[in-house]
Amino acid sequence: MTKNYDLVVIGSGTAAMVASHRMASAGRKVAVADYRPFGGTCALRGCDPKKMLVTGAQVIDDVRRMTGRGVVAEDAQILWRDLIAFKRTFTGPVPGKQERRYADHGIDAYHAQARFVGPNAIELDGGDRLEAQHILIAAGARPAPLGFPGEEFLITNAEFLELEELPERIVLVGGGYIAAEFSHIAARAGAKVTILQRGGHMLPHFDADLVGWLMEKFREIGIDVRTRTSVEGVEKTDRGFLVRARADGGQPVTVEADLVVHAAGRIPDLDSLDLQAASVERDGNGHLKLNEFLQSISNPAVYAAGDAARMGPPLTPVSSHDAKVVVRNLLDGNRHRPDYRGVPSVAFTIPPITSVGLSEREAREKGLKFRMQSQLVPNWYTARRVAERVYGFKVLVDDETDLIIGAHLVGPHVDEVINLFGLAIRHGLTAEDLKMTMFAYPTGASDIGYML
Ligand SMILES: Cc1cc2nc3c(=O)[nH]c(=O)nc-3n(C[C@H](O)[C@H](O)[C@H](O)COP(=O)(O)OP(=O)(O)OC[C@H]3O[C@@H](n4cnc5c(N)ncnc54)[C@H](O)[C@@H]3O)c2cc1C
Ligand SMILES: NC(=O)c1ccc[n+]([C@@H]2O[C@H](COP(=O)([O-])OP(=O)(O)OC[C@H]3O[C@@H](n4cnc5c(N)ncnc54)[C@H](O)[C@@H]3O)[C@@H](O)[C@H]2O)c1
Repeated sequence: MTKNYDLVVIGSGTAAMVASHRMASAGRKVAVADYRPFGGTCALRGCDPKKMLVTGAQVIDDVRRMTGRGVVAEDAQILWRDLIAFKRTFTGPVPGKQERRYADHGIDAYHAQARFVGPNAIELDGGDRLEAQHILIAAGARPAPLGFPGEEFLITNAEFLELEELPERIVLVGGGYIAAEFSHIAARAGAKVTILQRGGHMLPHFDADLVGWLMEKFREIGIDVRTRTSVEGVEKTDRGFLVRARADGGQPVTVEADLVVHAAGRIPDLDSLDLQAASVERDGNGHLKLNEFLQSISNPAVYAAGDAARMGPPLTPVSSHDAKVVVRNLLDGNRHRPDYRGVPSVAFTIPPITSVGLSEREAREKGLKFRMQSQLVPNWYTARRVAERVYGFKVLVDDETDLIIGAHLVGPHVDEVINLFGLAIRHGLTAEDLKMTMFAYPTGASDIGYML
């Protein structure tokens, strides 16, 4: 059967949800299609479930830091199965709620895989054909193929966040966001965790000095981090798995594991869309060729948003921002461009590490004249009152304009404080403006004035 719409959205994650609801509110006829339960990566397999597990790990860390400082909780431990059950109290109802919201807003929601069959048409795997004036690719990202033997033994983020039992020995392949966050959860839940990271240090998206300070926490909770080590294969053995890797110098490295987790990057999930059928072109990296309005350069009926578009960093607020930009372009004509200045990013280790705006290296490469304050400050009250040794910052301020151009923080509460720097960067606040702002005391934000 063929149905006609103003907009068909492929996916049901953050980008799809924001775009479809905004278009429906503007009176347009809209459909969404997803072959997975409605809700997308962030709500079901990413940010939200992950942070509920972080809550458990945070309590264990609080107890450890406060033991001998007035707190006795000798038996504090994570009961993994119960923590996962707690997580499901949030994730379980999400698909049903989303489905009801689509119905309430008159959006047709299909449980099906979509692929293009023409410039303005998609076919669902149940056989329905949907034709639309515009089609939005909001298909997200998937774990990057690694191309080594035994790759099929790796579990993904989705499976990790559904584990009923936490095995004893876990290897994480890769050393970015997922490895950092999952290792901090798993180690505090009692697992022996090894990270095999190809790069020269952990968390390459964050400031290297701050990452260096944070590594004390990895050591303290027994995470074995091997940098400059590339995984080359995984074998199944009678005791679990043998992960084969190679260190930079060429030396072979082997690690035994009960579970091997993919934490080695994600790519736009486009292969199953049959893009050629709609003349939607990709570049040499496999990314969609889009113009500044998030529209396919080869098929003006097609737009993309979020992780699938990969114009901004693959983060939830970017997916939402892209979707708003696309909707405005669909309703007003192509006039709106995404603005990725000041997108804050947090890796939810304990304590968290954050970044917004330019890194020190980017600022130097741009030839900017700036002043920089950077310090490890375990003696500041914010760290001392929670007995945390890792607390530090690096803040970059433009010499001429006094504008904040970058902020990088590690330590307690910085996952909230970084948003204030993001606000300053996006809305042109100067260092003096921030110094003159009265922040509630004693909060993490009340340290900002001393970082400038
Ligand atoms: C473990 C993990 C933790 C994360 N934590 C954070 C965090 O703390 N903060 C943050 O900002 N970001 C985080 N992210 C990133 C964030 O989840 C993504 O940037 C965001 O969810 C992307 O949203 P999206 O709408 O672009 O795509 P998605 O939410 O991925 O939605 C895409 C949907 O499209 C569907 N789909 C794909 N192909 C088809 C097809 N052919 N037909 C029909 N449907 C299809 C998929 O099933 C999927 O449901 C995390 C990611 C991971 C993996
Ligand atoms: N808190 C958050 O915002 C959050 C959390 C999780 C994921 N995410 C998003 O999801 C994306 C994917 O996360 P990720 O952690 O998988 O990717 P990532 O890009 O953060 O890190 C991947 C790392 O894997 C390494 N690697 C690749 N192949 C390897 C191999 N064979 N052996 C050893 N190391 C290898 C790379 O050197 C790289 O540093 C992120 O880019 C991020 O945007 C965000």
